[in-house]
Amino acid sequence: MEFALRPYRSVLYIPGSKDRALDKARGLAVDALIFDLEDAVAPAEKAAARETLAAALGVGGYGKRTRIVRINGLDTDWGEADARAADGMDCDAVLLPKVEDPVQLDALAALTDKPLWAMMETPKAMLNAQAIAAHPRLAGMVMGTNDLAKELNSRFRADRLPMLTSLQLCLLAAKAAGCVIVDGVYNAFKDDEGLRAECDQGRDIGFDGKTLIHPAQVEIANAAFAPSEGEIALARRQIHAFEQAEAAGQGVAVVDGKIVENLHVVTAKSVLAKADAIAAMGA
Ligand SMILES: CC(C)(COP(=O)(O)OP(=O)(O)OC[C@H]1O[C@@H](n2cnc3c(N)ncnc32)[C@H](O)[C@@H]1OP(=O)(O)O)[C@@H](O)C(=O)NCCC(=O)NCCSC(=O)C[C@H](O)C(=O)O
Ligand SMILES: [Mg+2]
Repeated sequence: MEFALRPYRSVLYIPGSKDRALDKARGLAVDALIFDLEDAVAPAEKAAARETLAAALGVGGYGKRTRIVRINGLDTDWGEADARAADGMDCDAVLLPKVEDPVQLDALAALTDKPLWAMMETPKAMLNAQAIAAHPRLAGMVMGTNDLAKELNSRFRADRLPMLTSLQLCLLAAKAAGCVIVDGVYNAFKDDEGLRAECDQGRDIGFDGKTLIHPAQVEIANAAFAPSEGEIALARRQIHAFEQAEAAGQGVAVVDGKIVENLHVVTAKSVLAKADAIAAMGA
């Protein structure tokens, strides 16, 4: 399935050094996996993690899940070797942390032919979001809200008020460029209510899905970012009503007391396409 048409409701980080987690991921109902060589791997384990990850991806078993490898920054001791290794791995994309300028993506593009993803997690990245999203090789963006909070010296709040400008700047940039964009992680992985609220907020804003740190978070993200049965039924009724209106020479239909114009039909069709893409993951 083409990148942009795949679902990204749940995007789980897997420490690249942990065999058990790498194996567990093969059976989880996630839409995408970020195999991490950066923050989840201690410096002493970096080189070994590269080998462990390459072997796990070589064995396969990850099905239709999008496989993204997060390398270390190219300004670190490990980044370039990670990028060259990831280029040879059986994965779908390479994710670069702490991207602040499209020039960093040019440098990565010289090391791999894979589609590129960017972590958006510094103040400079927020200010350069449009230029980063417009990079010709960029396929997706991931919000790094832990690093961003650290750099901003902002507090974690349930309503994420201190983070909203940044989230929305990146969202605008990604949507304008036609990139996938997924929300940051929710650190309290045993707090289901908090996670659900943050997923709902991310969905309302327009994110394609949420990055996750623990398997227990998957079901909540999958539910929050999937079209509900009500949304699917409404989309079908809107399309049908508009077709009937068009056949009668009208440009506008009315469903449940609300107008339906061509633009609403485009949204309705994308709801159905997303539902089909999700169904295809289980097929
Ligand atoms: C947070 C954890 C350290 C907790 O791990 P653990 O104590 O092992 O949890 P459990 O005992 O509850 O685990 C139950 C089973 O699930 C497996 N497991 C746990 N986590 C994962 C995972 N992420 N992927 C796959 N499988 C996982 C365990 O192995 C157990 O399996 P089994 O024994 O077979 O039943 C741990 O969850 C963890 O390390 N999470 C990932 C942390 C991580 O990746 N951090 C870096 C990314 S976050 C970030 O950097 C975002 C960004 O850059 C920013 O700035 O915001
Ligand atoms: Mg980070």
